[in-house]
Formats: sequence, structure tokens, C-alpha cells
Amino acid sequence: MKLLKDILYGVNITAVSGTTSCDIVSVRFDSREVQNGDAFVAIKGTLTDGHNYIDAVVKAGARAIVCEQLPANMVDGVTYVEVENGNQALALMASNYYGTPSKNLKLVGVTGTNGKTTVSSLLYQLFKKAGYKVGLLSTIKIMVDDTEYATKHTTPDALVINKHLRLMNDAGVEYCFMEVSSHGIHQKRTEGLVFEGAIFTNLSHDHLDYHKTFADYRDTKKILFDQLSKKAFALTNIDDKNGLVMLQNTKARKYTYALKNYADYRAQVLENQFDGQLLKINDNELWIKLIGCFNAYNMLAIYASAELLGLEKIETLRLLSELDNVDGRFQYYISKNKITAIVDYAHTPDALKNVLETISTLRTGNENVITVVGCGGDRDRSKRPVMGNIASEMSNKIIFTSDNPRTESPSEIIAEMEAGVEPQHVKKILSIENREQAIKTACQLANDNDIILVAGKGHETYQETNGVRIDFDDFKIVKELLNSLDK
Ligand SMILES: CC(=O)N[C@H]1[C@@H](OP(=O)(O)OP(=O)(O)OC[C@H]2O[C@@H](n3ccc(=O)[nH]c3=O)[C@H](O)[C@@H]2O)O[C@H](CO)[C@@H](O)[C@@H]1O[C@H](C)C(=O)N[C@@H](C)C(=O)N[C@H](CCC(=O)O)C(=O)O
Ligand SMILES: Nc1ncnc2c1ncn2[C@@H]1O[C@H](COP(=O)(O)OP(=O)(O)OP(=O)(O)O)[C@@H](O)[C@H]1O
Ligand SMILES: N[C@H](CCC[C@H](N)C(=O)O)C(=O)O
Ligand SMILES: [Mg+2]
Repeated sequence: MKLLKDILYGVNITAVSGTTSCDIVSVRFDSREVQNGDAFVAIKGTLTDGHNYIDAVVKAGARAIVCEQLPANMVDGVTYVEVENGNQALALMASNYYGTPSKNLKLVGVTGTNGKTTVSSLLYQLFKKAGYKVGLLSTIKIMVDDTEYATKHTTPDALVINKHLRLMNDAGVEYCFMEVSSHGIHQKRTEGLVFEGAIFTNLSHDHLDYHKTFADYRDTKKILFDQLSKKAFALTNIDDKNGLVMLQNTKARKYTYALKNYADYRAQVLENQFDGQLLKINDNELWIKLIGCFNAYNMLAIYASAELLGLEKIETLRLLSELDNVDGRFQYYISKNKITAIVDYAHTPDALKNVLETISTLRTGNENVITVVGCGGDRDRSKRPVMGNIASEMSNKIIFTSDNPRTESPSEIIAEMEAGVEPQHVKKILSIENREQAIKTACQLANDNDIILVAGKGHETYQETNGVRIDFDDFKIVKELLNSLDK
């Protein structure tokens, strides 16, 4: 039980009906979860409006209603609080309810189109290896030191975030690394969190279904930096043309990293092989297990953050070379006949291009690159032809297939990818809706030494169609198929 007025601390309140000196059991924003004594926050969403459910939650026993407009029919004994913004109120209430847990640890947010999971997961690994208790909020999982929790979002809702930060406090966690998605920022899921630092990886084409314009997408990411305190650090990649934009209005201490431009933290790729690469970071050479130029950026961001968080330099360099790749990111298997199958979470044009470029630098002879790729349904449609174009330009054979179709028609998604293929590449294309069948065909087509890239789903262990998820694991499937086909 918590006092409503304490939970509302910091919220922009515009009107109140009833008393805020009442006890609240839990804070909820979904009417279907409300129980006796709860506070319900009405949120205007993308599909429906939480205000439509106020009567229902009052019947279910809600003690307080937090909303953007007081309803006409208010019930005695229920407190109604009108606020400026429901999303913001929810985030501050969640933080207050759980005792502002972000203040009790060093929280670092990672934002950008690609690389958030990689950077935050590797920072988690690094600080664990350095002997600390660490937390992680990522696309793949939530970690409260060694305890794993499942997650549905890259940046979960404010109640889930603060609940897990609280668990981290209870477990004595000192550092927490979290992915901050643009949806998360826009829906104010991270509002009220106290960040020790923020990292910007890069910005490229994604989520234009939600943000409509690239400028809006960029400016949303920037809010993470705008909200930092002057004690915090703001670390940005200035090889990205939007890197400096992130620093424009921040009060935080500003730091830059780059491979091409002059920056506070610099790296150079000296050697690139299948099992790793040799990097030079601020005059120190080190071998890392992750490959690809994009991972040189990720490693540099990790090195810089570790230094800014006070880790000793030499120790950090030693530990960086021990870090293992993250599940579903350039995860590879080499078959009996030396066919290399790579599973990668590239689901944006830039990621797909980077992965295919990395593969091309690793080719030693005239082995073929066979790419199996699809695009998710109910997500940015405009990236489909672009990804279709990149796959067809940079591979010898391409099989378009389904990713997570969600509520869209798989054949229509594939047709939108095919529309991006230039006429001279059309003969390299096959389209097979069934993803397992598509992967099987790639395995059948592969000759000794060929490379198969299965892109888009990485670590995901399901495929979602019309709200139903079936078990599906690209890595497991491609490995089993290569073995069963005796390849
Ligand atoms: C488009 C989007 O981001 N939607 C998120 C949003 O839901 P919404 O705005 O659509 O909510 P809504 O369905 O319109 O409902 C409005 C309100 O009414 C409430 N409601 C609704 C029905 C009802 O019967 N009773 C009721 O009270 C809802 O709980 C909600 O508070 O708020 C919900 C609660 O936080 C999220 O679960 C939901 O994520 C959906 C499922 C989703 O797929 N989101 C993806 C796109 C996303 O957020 N992805 C990013 C990663 C992007 C990246 O990789 O960069 C992420 O951080 O995961
Ligand atoms: N720094 C980077 N720059 C460009 N591409 C990258 C970078 N790091 C990773 N990638 C590519 O992007 C894919 C996704 O990487 P990762 O999961 O780390 O990104 P993310 O930002 O967490 O994505 P999401 O938005 O889905 O959470 C990887 O599989 C790889 O292909
Ligand atoms: N976080 C990304 C994940 C995309 C992964 C891809 N497999 C898909 O389902 O579209 C998104 O929600 O857009
Ligand atoms: Mg991620």
C-alpha cells in the first residue's frame, strides 16, 4: 500500500476531485488488470483510448483514476486526478511507487537504430566480468544480476522498467544497462528515470510507420540526451551524421567516438577475420571475438562507456577481448562441407547492408552468398523495397520469405520486397512464403564453402502470425537442415 499523493509526486496535475490522501494497492494502465484498491491511469493509445474504460475500472474497484480529462459522471469514494499527460503521469507514478529505483544504481541508456542490444548486452557482460552486480533491460531479456526475466519489448512500459529496477536495488545491483527505443521515448516509458549516461549508436531508416518523418524519429531519440542531468555523460558516434545532433541541447558532459572522424575515443580496424578482428582503440591494440566494422563501433562505445563509468583502462581492454557475441547477432555454424550459415538480426536496410558487406570482406574465393530474408508485418512498409534491393544487389542468390507476418498477408509483404529489385537481379530471386522451406531451399542450393545468411529474426524463438506465436528458431533450423541434408 502506498499513499496516492506520494505516488503522484512530480506529476503535472491540473484538477483533482476527491482526496489524494488515500492508499493505493497497485498502479495499472490496462483496465483488464485492475483490482480492488488500484489506481488506473488512462492512456490515449494508438489503437484505443484508456479513457473509454474508466467506468469499467470503477466497477472493478479502482480507488483512483488518473486521466487527461475528468469524466462527466464521477463516483463518490473514488479520487479523480486530471493530469497534463497520461504517459508522463504513468512513468512518474511507476518510479515513485517502486521508490525511485533508478537513483540507487548507475543507469546507462543506449539508443540508436542498430546496436542497442549488442552494446547494452556486452556492457552487462563486461561489468559482470569485472566483478560487479549488473542489470540489463534488452530486447532479448531482462537480467537482474544472474536472474533472467522474459520481456516483450525492447524498452518495456514504465511499470515493468521500475519493477525490475527495484528488484535490482534489492539484489544490490550497481550498474544497469538499458536499451531505449524511440517508441519507448515517445510513449514516455523512460520519463523520470535518472540516467548516469546515454549512448547514441547510429540512426538509419526504421519505424517511419510510427514516426512518419525521419526528423521526428531523430528528434525523439534526442530527448534521451535532452533530459540528462549535468552530472551524466552523453556519448555519441560522430561518424553518424546525426551524432552531434544528440548533443545539441544536453546539459550532460559530452563525449564523442568515431572510426573516421577526430573524436575523444577513436578506433581503427587493423585485421578482420571470421573468428574476430584486431582493433586499435586509443593507441591500444586488442583482439575481439566479434567481427564487422559495425562491431568496431559497438566495442568503441563500450570501451568509452566503461572508462566514463570508472573502470580501469587496461583491465577494460583485457575484458573486451573476452566478450562473446550476443545470440542471433552474426551467430554462425560451419557444416561438414564447410558451408557457413550465419543468423543475424538485421531487420533494417542499414543492418542488412553492413552484414552483407562484412560477409563480402570475409570471402576468400568465389563462394556464393545465399540470403534468406523477410520483413515483419505491421511495421514500417517503406523499408521493404529497400531491403529487397540491398539483398539482391549484395548476394548471389536471394530467397524472400516471411519474417513475423503479424496481421499482414505474407505474399503482399514479399511483393513489396520484390518491388525493390532491379531488373538485372530478378533472375537471382526466389520467393518462398514458408520460412522453414525457404531456409531448406537455401541449404539445398548451397555448394561446399558457400555462405548462407538468414536475416531478420536473430535470437527470436517464435514466428508470429495473426497474434499466434509458433516455435521457430532460425539458428536451430538451419543447423539441423544442413546436417540432415548431409551437407
Ligand atoms: C505501437 C505501440 O508501441 N504500442 C504500445 C502501446 O500500446 P497502444 O498505444 O497501441 O495502446 P492501445 O491498445 O491503443 O491502448 C491504449 C490504452 O488503453 C488500455 N486498454 C486497452 C484495452 C482495454 O480493454 N483496456 C485498456 O485499459 C491499454 O492498456 C492502453 O493503456 O503501449 C503498450 C503498453 O506499453 C505497448 O504494449 C504497445 O506495444 C505494442 C504491442 C508494440 O508492438 N510495440 C512495438 C512497436 C514497440 O514498442 N517496439 C519498440 C522497439 C522498437 C525498436 O526496435 O526500435 C520497443 O521498445 O519494444
Ligand atoms: N553499430 C551498429 N551499426 C549498424 N548495424 C549494427 C550495429 N550493431 C549491430 N548491427 C546490426 O543490426 C542488427 C541488430 O543489432 P542489435 O540487436 O544490437 O540492434 P538493436 O538496436 O538492439 O535493434 P532493435 O531496435 O530491434 O532493438 C545486428 O544483427 C547487426 O546486423
Ligand atoms: N524491434 C523491432 C524488431 C523487428 C524484428 C523483426 N523480426 C520483425 O518482427 O519485424 C521492431 O519491433 O520493429
Ligand atoms: Mg534491441
